Amino acid sequence: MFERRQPIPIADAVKKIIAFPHQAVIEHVPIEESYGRFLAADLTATHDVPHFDRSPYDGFAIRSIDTEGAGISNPVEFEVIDHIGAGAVSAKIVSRNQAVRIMTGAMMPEGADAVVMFEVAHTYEKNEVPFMSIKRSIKKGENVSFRGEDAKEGEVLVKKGISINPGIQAMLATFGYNQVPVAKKPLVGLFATGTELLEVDEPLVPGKIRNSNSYMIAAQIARSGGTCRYFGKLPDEFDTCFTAVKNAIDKVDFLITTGGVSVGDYDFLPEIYQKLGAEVLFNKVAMRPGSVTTVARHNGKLLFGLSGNPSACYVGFELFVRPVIRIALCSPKPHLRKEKAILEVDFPKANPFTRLVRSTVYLEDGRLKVVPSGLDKSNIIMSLSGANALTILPGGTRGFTAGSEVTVLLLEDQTGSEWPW
Ligand SMILES: Nc1nc2c(c(=O)[nH]1)N[C@H]1C(S)=C(S)[C@@H](COP(=O)(O)OP(=O)(O)OC[C@H]3O[C@@H](n4cnc5c(N)ncnc54)[C@H](O)[C@@H]3O)O[C@H]1N2
Ligand code: MOO
Ligand SMILES: [Mg+2]
Repeated sequence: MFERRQPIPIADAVKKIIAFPHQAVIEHVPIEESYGRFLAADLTATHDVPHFDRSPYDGFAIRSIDTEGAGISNPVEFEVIDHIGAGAVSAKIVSRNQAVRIMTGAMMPEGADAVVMFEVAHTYEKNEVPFMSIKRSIKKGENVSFRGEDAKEGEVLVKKGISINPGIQAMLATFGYNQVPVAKKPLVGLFATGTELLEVDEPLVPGKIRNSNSYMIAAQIARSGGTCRYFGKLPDEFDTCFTAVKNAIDKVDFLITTGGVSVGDYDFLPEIYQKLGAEVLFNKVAMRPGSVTTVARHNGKLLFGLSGNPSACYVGFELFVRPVIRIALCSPKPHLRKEKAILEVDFPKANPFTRLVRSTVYLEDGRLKVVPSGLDKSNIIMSLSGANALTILPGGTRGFTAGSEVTVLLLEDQTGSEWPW
């Protein structure tokens, strides 16, 4: 049965999907496993850093007041009363014209308020007692790394929803988080449909192709921060697909199928949604590629019917699935980051629908530039490897010339955007 579908704008499609956000679930993982995960709670300083005044140099801790009037012809002399390295605490109190020999990172001894670097001190002994002298005055607080100079107790350092980078790992360790609160990775189920699909290790035969979408989508799920549960490939048979999809829904947070979503005789996803009694949020989007992308909701779960055509499948994932994964990871900016770039070549194709051109962006002379990363057809695979952006060419335009400013969505960027549409 042929059915004419009503395309809706991309923004409306995305809005319909994110109206049903998946609640973030918090779990705790060992710090060693937290890199690349998304923080599920704001990271707050639980104490001052450093939590004691310390020396940032190897030298002598002194009282600055004792250096008043010191000069080239008027050196001041200090008796060295103790010697401490980082980790040690001096039991001595520094008093008039006394110094403690102190190493970088060691706690300032009581009484001292400044540090003299080795380079400006002259050291010697008198009757086997160590001394040092300097020929300049030192200000109060000079060469002291004060308590709280790096972070103050109670300060919010990193907001939840941020991907943990090496610097955040250092913070977590500093504040003693051996277990880190992170958002549980949403579990995304995946089926590839198509009687024509071969396994990767099968030899080619006429009419059949190897299943590439599963591997591509599994990687896109991982790049977005989710976990992929691949259920395998399905032949284009209604009953087989219906049962498989029905049984999978309760095992995952979201379910993706690729293929079988258009109007062909063997495109069974629309009937599957109907028989399930799922609510179809949309079944046509005013975009190329990916116009056939269909999203439905059943038992509180989103079912993403991505196109079988590889480029359409790829784009459908980035626009519609990535945001729900990022929302489940607490991200305040769940969509792809939007930027302006200069189109470096002509793009003469007219755009009845908004076109999302798989593209390579690069920085040159401080400007973001963009070129298509290959053939712009929805059945194309090879343009995807070089794609680190999607160039948005609005519908109703008659092509673009080199030098035009265009909008791009960045695929590899972790920052994201609140709402690019
Ligand atoms: N009469 C119409 N025909 C088509 C329309 C239309 O509006 N009217 N839309 C076209 C558009 S646009 C697209 S996109 C495709 C979408 O097709 P389906 O999502 O139904 O996907 P399939 O028919 O199953 O396959 C399409 C194409 O992709 C290849 N494929 C499928 N799965 C995989 C996979 N896992 N790995 C690699 N390649 C895969 C498949 O062999 C087909 O060549 O429909 C147009 N038709
Ligand atoms: O969904 Mo199709 O990709 O518009 O070519
Ligand atoms: Mg089809």
